[in-house]
Amino acid sequence: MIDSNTQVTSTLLYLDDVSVSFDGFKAINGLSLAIEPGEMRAIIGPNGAGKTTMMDIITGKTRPDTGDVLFEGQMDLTQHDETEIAQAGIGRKFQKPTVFESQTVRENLELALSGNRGVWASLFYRESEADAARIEEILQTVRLQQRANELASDLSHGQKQWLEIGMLLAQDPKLLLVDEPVAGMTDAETVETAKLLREISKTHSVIVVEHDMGFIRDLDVKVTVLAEGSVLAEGSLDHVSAHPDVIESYLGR
Ligand SMILES: Nc1ncnc2c1ncn2[C@@H]1O[C@H](COP(=O)(O)OP(=O)(O)OP(=O)(O)O)[C@@H](O)[C@H]1O
Repeated sequence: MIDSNTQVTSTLLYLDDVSVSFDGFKAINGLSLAIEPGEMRAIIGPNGAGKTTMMDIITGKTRPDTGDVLFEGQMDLTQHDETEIAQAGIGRKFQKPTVFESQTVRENLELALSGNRGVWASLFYRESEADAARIEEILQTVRLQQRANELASDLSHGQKQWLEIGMLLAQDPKLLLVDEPVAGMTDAETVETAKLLREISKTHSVIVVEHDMGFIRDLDVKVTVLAEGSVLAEGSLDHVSAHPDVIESYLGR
């Protein structure tokens, strides 16, 4: 239960003692986590730690057995479905890019932007000056200005990931969940992705799940280590890396 003394109202996302079991196995086990407005948080943890399940709970894909999940201090996400949660301002980027390959980069962003307006409005969508300016801004943020008129199928894997981040930005979510963004990227793309997310985090809250420690170091944000479905350690990357439980959980000694 949420303690009435806890300052949850200023917290953007608050998970309190959340648990979920699959066939008797506790994938999430008493997980508590608070993300502040404007914060970018990195989530790390060994395989099977519960990172994806945690994202599934936040986005309404999985309903926890117990615990509270509050968005903006008052919306109980456990009582809403995936569409309602997306509409409330939580956007998710899955590991595998799902851009429209046969459309140009710009068209993909236009689709994402018009998608906000519902089916009927997007059928008759005419791009306003404000929308065009917004698309330029997003193209710049995701490093795709020079590729705007090329087909998405011609982008590299890393650039497709950036385009999908751009499509998420077009929906203007308050909180972005980004799942393993740099998996399969080149080193140069990985470095650029850390920069890009740092820029995005100036105007959005972000949760990033990643295994790549060099990338996590570049993000330079607070890190939460999950293991066996709950928080093992929290703090700077140096702080959590020195934690004996974290060393044991990663290296098994
Ligand atoms: N729908 C499900 N049914 C049964 N077991 C599940 C289900 N979803 C997850 N699990 C189990 O819950 C545990 C946590 O899985 P989860 O995918 O959340 O971990 P993860 O930290 O994202 O791992 P990885 O880093 O490998 O992606 C795993 O043991 C997994 O097998």
